[in-house]
Order: sequence, then structure tokens, then C-alpha cells
Amino acid sequence: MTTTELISQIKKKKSFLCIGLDVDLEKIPQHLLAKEDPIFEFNKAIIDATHHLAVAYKPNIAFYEAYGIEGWQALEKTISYLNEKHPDIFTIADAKRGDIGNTSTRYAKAFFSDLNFDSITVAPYMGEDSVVPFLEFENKHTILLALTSNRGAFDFQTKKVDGEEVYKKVLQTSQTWKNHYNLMYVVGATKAEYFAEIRKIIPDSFILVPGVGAQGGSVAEVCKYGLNENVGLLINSARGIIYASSEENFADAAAEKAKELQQEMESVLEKM
Ligand SMILES: O=C(O)c1cc(=O)[nH]c(=O)n1[C@@H]1O[C@H](COP(=O)(O)O)[C@@H](O)[C@H]1O
Repeated sequence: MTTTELISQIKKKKSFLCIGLDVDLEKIPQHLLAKEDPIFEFNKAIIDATHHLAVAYKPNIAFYEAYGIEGWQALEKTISYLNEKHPDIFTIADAKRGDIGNTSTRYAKAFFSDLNFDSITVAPYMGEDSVVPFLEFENKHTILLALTSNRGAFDFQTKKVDGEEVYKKVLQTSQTWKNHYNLMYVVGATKAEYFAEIRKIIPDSFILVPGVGAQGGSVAEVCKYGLNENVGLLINSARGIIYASSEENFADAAAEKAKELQQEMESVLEKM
């Protein structure tokens, strides 16, 4: 998907909501466990109930790998369902990959060519040659971890090297790489006070913002300095939406939570 298509979907739906499909069999409604593929049934119900409110879905791959071959099959079915039924929706493989170039090319093939995700999260730690293989895919997006939502972000990302924070170096240096226009970045919603600085370095890039809902981040705080003229944000919530209820009405309850966030986003967009 092109960035222009993503932006036009945001404008049409008046939403920049990304829903995290982080499926935990201990948290989903127990009646689904009797189905042949409970993970996919759960995802399908959530997607059917929320696709008009969200512009992106982000399955975190760990939640599928944890269930072995059955988890991987459920992931394949979920991405195929999204691509067939909702080709206008942006898909993110939250895999946080990145390895020597020869290996990164394999990761890129797996998530972009085979599974046909629009984007993947990638860790910048191994540097340029570990990221460039992902950037070679036209109309696919590499979402580089910049400043993450967790406490551990302060262990390395905010530390200074040659007088500058590491997360700033990640933003600046990655903008010099080949096909850098295929880059987006991750900045946690819990780090809202950093957005003004971040936007000085990457005014035009899209930023994926996890950490709203269960981790306590706020849409209003993120939007204050995070928005750009093309909106430029995808705000993600997983547990806060998908586990709104563990009863039979779980999909409607998820849609209600998604609607609350979408409406908050709509009122932000109206003021732009
Ligand atoms: O790359 C991510 O999506 C990510 C980066 C980050 O800094 N923090 C973060 O929470 N995430 C992911 O975003 C999701 C957040 O889920 P909830 O806290 O349940 O909304 C999980 O899949 C996390 O792995």
C-alpha cells in the first residue's frame, strides 16, 4: 500500500486507529475454544466488528509463534482475510526483526512476499545493512523502533552518544539510507513529551504509536506535537480494545472501545 492510500483512508474513516491483534487463548472468550481455530475466529470477529473504525491492524507475531504451527496458520489466515476482505486496510507485522543483511532478506521475504503484510517493525540495533533489505520492497514500509513505550527505553535509547540521544541518531541516520522514504518509526504513547523534538527530525514520516489503553498513554497528548499535515500518526491499542469483554458480546464491546478512540481522533482531525 502506498502512503497516499493510507492517508486517504485516514481521511475517509476520520480515524488513525490501529488495532493490535495480540491474541492470548487465556483471555479470549472461552466459548471460542471449542472452535477448530479459536485464534482466527477471535480475530475475524474483532475485524468484522471494527474494520470501519480502524485504518490498520497489527498482529504481534509473538502471540502466534507462542502457539507453534497452529499459531502460524492462524496468522496466515488472519492476514489473508484482511487482504481479501479489506484491501484498503494497512497491515503491520509486529515482528521486531533485523539481522545481518543476508538474514534480513529472508525476514523481508517472509513478511512482505509470502504473508503479504504492508509493513513490519524492525529493530535498528544492527545498523544500516540489517535494515536496507526491508527498504528495497516498493510500497512496503519498514517501521523502525525509535523510542519505545517501555521503561527499558531509558536503558539505551535516551542515553547520549557523542552528545546526542541514541533515538535521535536512529532517526537522523536512518533518513540517509537508501530507500529511506519507505521508513516509518515507532514512538511509544508513554513518551508523548518527546514528540516535539522528534517531529523536528522527521517532520514528514508516519509514526506508529503503541501504548494507548493498557499502558496508559493518551491520544490527546500524542497528537499535541505528533500530528503533521498528513496526520502522520497511527495510534495502536491492543488489550484495551480486544479484551473489553470476555463474554459472548466481546466483538461488540471491542467495537465500542474502538469507537471511543475513533471519535477522539475524529475531533482532533476536525481541528486540523
Ligand atoms: O512495536 C510495537 O508495536 C511496540 C513498541 C513499543 O514501544 N511498545 C509496544 O507496546 N509495542 C507493541 O504494541 C502492543 C501494545 O499492546 P497493548 O499495550 O495491549 O495496547 C504490543 O504488541 C507491543 O509489543
